[in-house]
Amino acid sequence: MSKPWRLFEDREALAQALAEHLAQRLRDDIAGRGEASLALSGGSTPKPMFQALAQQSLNWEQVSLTLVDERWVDRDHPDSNECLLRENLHRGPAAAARLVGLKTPHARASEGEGEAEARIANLPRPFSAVVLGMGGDGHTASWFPQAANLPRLLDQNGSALVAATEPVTAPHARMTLTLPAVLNSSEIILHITGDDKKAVLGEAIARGFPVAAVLRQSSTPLSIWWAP
Ligand SMILES: O=C1O[C@H](COP(=O)(O)O)[C@@H](O)[C@H](O)[C@H]1O
Repeated sequence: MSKPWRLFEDREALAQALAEHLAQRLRDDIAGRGEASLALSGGSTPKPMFQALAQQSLNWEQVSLTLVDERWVDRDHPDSNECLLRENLHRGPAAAARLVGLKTPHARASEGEGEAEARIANLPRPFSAVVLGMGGDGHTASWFPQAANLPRLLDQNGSALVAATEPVTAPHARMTLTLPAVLNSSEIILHITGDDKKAVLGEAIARGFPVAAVLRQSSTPLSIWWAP
């Protein structure tokens, strides 16, 4: 159950190393199966990594990018994960990648589930990699503690790739990949920074935080990439 850690001196070094690692993963999949796909998290942590990944030289037109989760706001809203990805990764040569968001035109996230499911079902899978973040409350993706449908999101035998959810502890309704969708990847990277998150992760299994769902499983390789 113990997972390997990659420790870095600072966040810049972490961002650069992770971008190079992901780019190589994409190149390998492009060479091996002619296409590659990444599911990426939003929030505040990944911005420098997105900027470093955008600088990587690869055949971006053979790459599909999607989000692990999305806040139910307009695509140009400052809280939109897709907006973060478009502004920091999907630019320059990397703009040739196919960007598949989770936000649909529906007023409610629950109404957009069918369309978002079809979008993810059409992506090359298994994903080349899934990059997860983690909040200070132990959520990852949009699997929030106390969310009414958390058991459904974490049902390893469920058939849904995505689901809408209403966090109790954070703003905005969400659309999120489910646990089975996240596990359908060549690898999972948990990308976190700061001593506070390191401590939260250390307690995750004992305290039953949602992130424990990916720490407990052994079907998909997972590594933890951290800097102070
Ligand atoms: O709300 C979210 O939070 C997590 C963690 O974000 P961070 O700001 O603490 O880095 C993120 O992984 C997720 O994609 C996002 O929607």
